[in-house]
Amino acid sequence: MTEALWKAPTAVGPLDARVRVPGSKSLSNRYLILAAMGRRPVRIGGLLRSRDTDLMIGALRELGVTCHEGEDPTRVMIIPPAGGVFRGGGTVTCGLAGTVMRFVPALAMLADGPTRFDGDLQAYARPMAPLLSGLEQLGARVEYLSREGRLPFIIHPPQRLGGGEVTIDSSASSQFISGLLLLASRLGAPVTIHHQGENLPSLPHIRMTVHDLTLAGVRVEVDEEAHSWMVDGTGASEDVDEPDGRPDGVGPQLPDTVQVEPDLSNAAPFLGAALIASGRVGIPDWPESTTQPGGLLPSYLTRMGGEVAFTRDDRGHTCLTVTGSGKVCPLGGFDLSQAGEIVPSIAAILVFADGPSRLRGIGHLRGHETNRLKALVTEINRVGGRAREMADGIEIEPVPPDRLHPAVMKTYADHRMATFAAMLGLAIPGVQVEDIGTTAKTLPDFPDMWADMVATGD
Ligand SMILES: O=C(O)C1=C[C@@H](OP(=O)(O)O)[C@@H](O)[C@H](O)C1
Ligand SMILES: C=C(OP(=O)(O)O)C(=O)O
Repeated sequence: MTEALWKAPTAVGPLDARVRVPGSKSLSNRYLILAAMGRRPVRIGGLLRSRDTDLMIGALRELGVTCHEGEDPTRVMIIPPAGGVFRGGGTVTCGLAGTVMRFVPALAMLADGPTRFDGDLQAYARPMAPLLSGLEQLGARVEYLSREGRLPFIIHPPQRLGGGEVTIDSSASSQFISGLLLLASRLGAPVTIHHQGENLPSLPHIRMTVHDLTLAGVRVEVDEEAHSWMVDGTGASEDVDEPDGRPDGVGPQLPDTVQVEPDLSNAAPFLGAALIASGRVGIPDWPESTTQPGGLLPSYLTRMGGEVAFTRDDRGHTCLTVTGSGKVCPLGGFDLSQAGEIVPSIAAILVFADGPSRLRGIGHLRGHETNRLKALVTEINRVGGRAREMADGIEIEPVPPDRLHPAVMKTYADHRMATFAAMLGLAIPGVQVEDIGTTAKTLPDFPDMWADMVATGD
């Protein structure tokens, strides 16, 4: 069945919206994994419910973890399997979720039998080899069912788990380091993970993993300059008295209740809308401090001409409001390696800038949900903009506004290409978008949330 095209709403006047965004995908899926690796049940509040988090919950259940869901789907209770041993013999369905395909193998290493990993056809193109090499260095055997280094595959866990040194090239995704860090916290001895390679993208996401492990009592010594992380999960859960057959104190233990922050990367299209359409957009519950790369948005949006204000509501919570004048400043040469996942939103804003921008340090976006550099260039040129691929990024040049014209925009099964297209539609009347439903990967309510925001400009 082909889904109807979605007519992107055009802003007819300055916006004046407040948009509440649901929980962070990255934090939700880290808390789910860490809760499953602990000894005691953990309640998670503010959990994102979307395709990627549902796939994670499905993966945990497949591996023998109990996930209790109540009336409010954003609150779940995770109960680890008895003895900390996961149930092997099943298949984990990864969809197109990087966090599932790169983090759940950690649990498969702690299972009582082999686990098969499969996913969407498009997921077969996403890089996996460095993570799997890391698991092999820790004693696993990986059986490839199609192409070497790609999904689908079977992980045969080692007979005996131990610590040691692991060296991988994590240039293609920070998630390889994060996946190994998560696993290392459950091994009975310290593990040092080294990155050896040209680039290390998305450092904030690696810091997020370290932060969450620390929250779970795990000791991590980081040397970012040397690209090495020492993880010691022994003694992490010492205060937990449930004996479960594991050596005392080994493994992460999150607090009994954790709360997920709003997804700041999913706030990006809405905040960017204030720059494209003019007017103001506020995001309530903006965290005071965060490990999310979206924490960099206020400074990026200011550089692009937005006015940024933090205000407090009567509950003492912070709201971030961005106001745009209709004029967008270019970024010039700009390194976005720290925040690759917000590149599509930044690129959409820059289509309307009055000068050129060269976004660098993002070659790894070729291995995201789709080849995002190619997709962004194709779609910008499709509506009459001017963009080209560079070795490690894209260049976007200004065009007179009357050169921009409507088109049917493709989304490549990529949620962020869909929100990117919606952003262009704010200022290019007549844009239509294929498969807007792909936003369900991380933001199932996107079409309604977007329409409500644009309606404030009527
Ligand atoms: O660890 C995470 O939660 C993520 C890390 C980043 O991956 P890459 O380093 O592959 O870009 C990011 O783009 C992705 O959306 C989420
Ligand atoms: C790259 C992304 O996702 P994933 O977690 O699937 O890698 C993203 O959400 O932009």
